Amino acid sequence: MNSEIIGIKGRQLWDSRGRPTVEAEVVLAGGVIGRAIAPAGASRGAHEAIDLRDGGEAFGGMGVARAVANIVGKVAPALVGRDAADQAAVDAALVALDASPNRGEIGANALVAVSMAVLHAAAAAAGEPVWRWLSGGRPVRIPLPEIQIFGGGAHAGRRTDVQDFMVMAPHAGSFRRALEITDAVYRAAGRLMAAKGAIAGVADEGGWWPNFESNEDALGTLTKAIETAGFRPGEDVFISLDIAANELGDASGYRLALDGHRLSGEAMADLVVGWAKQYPILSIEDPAGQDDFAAMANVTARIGDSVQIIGDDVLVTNAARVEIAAAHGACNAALIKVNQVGTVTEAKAALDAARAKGWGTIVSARSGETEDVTIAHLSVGWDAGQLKVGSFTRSERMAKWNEVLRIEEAMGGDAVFAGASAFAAPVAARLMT
Ligand SMILES: O=C(O)[C@@H](CO)OP(=O)(O)O
Ligand SMILES: [Mg+2]
Repeated sequence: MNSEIIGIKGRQLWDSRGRPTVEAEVVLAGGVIGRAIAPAGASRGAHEAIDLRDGGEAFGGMGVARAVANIVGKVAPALVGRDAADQAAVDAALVALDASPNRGEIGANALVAVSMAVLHAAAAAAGEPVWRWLSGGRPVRIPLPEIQIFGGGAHAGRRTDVQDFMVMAPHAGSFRRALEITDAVYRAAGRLMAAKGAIAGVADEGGWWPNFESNEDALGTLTKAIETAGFRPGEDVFISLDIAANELGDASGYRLALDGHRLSGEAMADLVVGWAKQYPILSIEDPAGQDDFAAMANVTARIGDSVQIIGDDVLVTNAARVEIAAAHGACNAALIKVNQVGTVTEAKAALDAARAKGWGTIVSARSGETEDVTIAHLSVGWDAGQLKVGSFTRSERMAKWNEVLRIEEAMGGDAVFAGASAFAAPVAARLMT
């Protein structure tokens, strides 16, 4: 069998924040090699799988060396002899290795690197690009990108409360055009910042460093940047926010450092709904904390028929939490990050659960990334409809955007840009009118 796993290696590499991370390399009997690198988040939900990582964040700094040792000492013996083409069986074997509730024994970074490396190896053995291998020949769409213009929150020393100020161009018609539009908005935003003497470099994902007086100042500047780039805010180009409210508090209260406010869950929901009414906002991620289903549901009930409400920290790419959130009416879209759960198969299960609810699905990078482009292929091959990678101007981000451009080119005339179809039905309907 060509796709039989005959060896697995692990090694320590470095991510875009200059922090250690894990690479796995899977060798198959037919001679092909699959390789993948684990990303790492900064704003993380408490229900996420845990990385073994240096820097004291988890397990007292025992770190990446232990994750690498686990790949060699525990994962390789369990997977050698298995068929890489059977991703579900490989991932089940990986999951069986770690009895801890949060994957902290083997380490989510070790698991995700191996799981994705197996995927790459299987596709290579089949002689197919990963996206096509995943699609199994079914028609898939090129995702609508959401791209960061200002980076705040945990990615910019908490300079703004809101973490990601992004834009989306659902009517762009192609991925290539969506990037051109976003580039123009990014440059225009930079010029506006420069004009008011507020340029101070970029944040972790490449968005401009957010030198703003208030969250509203940032929202107003972004709206103006869309306009000065020559587009109609709320028609051609929309704002997408990741509030990452988990970093601001929980159901017992939210503290907005920038605005000096302390807000209840209800007041937090009022604030976000107010923004959605005042600014050309199409999508809002994590408007409330990871367990504040009441505030999430409050926002979704009031504006979810016209605005995408994404669960990230609240769902943590976990199919069971998608069910809980859906029972609360907490959101109408799910962010999908493989390393939040550990394996490719489990991430796909979360995506399928969200899709079964009629939700939108967004494959997402982490704030700590590398040259690994697996998520570009997942977003296309799973027909997710949307892709979130961060900004322009940093190569760990551009690597993903550029990979989707290659895929779009390879599809030629068959390429279908997801555009408005990427959203839950009521939100898509808003865009069609
Ligand atoms: O919150 C998020 O969606 C991501 C990407 O912006 O950030 P992090 O990887 O730090 O969790
Ligand atoms: Mg998020």
